[in-house]
Amino acid sequence: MSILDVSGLTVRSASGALVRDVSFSLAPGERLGLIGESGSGKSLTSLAVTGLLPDSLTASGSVLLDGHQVVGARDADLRPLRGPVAQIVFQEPLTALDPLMRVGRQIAEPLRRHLGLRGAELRSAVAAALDEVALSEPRFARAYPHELSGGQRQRVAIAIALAAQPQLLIADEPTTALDVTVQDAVLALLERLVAERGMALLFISHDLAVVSRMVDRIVVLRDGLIVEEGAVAQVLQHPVEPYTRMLVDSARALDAFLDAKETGA
Ligand SMILES: Nc1ncnc2c1ncn2[C@@H]1O[C@H](COP(=O)(O)OP(=O)(O)OP(=O)(O)O)[C@@H](O)[C@H]1O
Repeated sequence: MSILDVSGLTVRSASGALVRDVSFSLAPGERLGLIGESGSGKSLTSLAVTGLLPDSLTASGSVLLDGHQVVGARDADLRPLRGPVAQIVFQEPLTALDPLMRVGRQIAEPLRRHLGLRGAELRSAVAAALDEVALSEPRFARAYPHELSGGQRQRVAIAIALAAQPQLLIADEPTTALDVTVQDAVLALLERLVAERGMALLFISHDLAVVSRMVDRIVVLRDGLIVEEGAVAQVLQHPVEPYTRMLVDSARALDAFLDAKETGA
């Protein structure tokens, strides 16, 4: 059975449809990339999948998360799914962090709620979670989010998202807000954790180079519609849709420019 099965998903605002008739599914452990330009509907799709759309927008169609229908469900019924089944890592780590709570307590919260850990067991699980994202010094557990760098905050957000051992991780442009020098380290961390835990991954990005590194299969969105999908190598080497070709060409042009700069040409 799929861990995520999206079928005919449409998201509307008062002025019209923003995501239109989107369908895709993810098997346990599978890694799927959702790509498209800014405004193509990637984030709204990921929010609809977890039932986190703002009240001003409505979803129709079907989203089955581990067999549970998300579209039309009450928030109280979705909350239990958000830890152990699916978790999102957002572009801006501060979205996920409480500015007034020390990092260690924020990581402890899902461990307590979803895994029932208490006392010494909880303390050692918090230390292990921080260790896993390479923040093992004790000062990190005691820090408030504003005392950390952007890359460290995103590591904490990843530790919180993974604490309840979700079967599906949704990463929505997880490195876009980070300095280029730390982007690679955070991607490598995500790549390792997803592989080690055998999690399914829905990876959202406008950056083809990043997506192709992280996933096996790609869905291309344009104006809220799926215009192309397939295995990553096939879509990138032989893009069928002019829109996908344009994305591939602009990624190639950037690569060539960077190569030329590196070789001093
Ligand atoms: N709360 C909202 N109310 C009305 N329209 C919205 C709302 N949120 C997003 N939109 C619109 O829906 C469309 C899709 O937005 P979405 O955030 O999913 O794009 P995206 O592909 O994730 O873009 P980006 O890469 O810039 O994050 C855009 O045209 C956006 O302006």
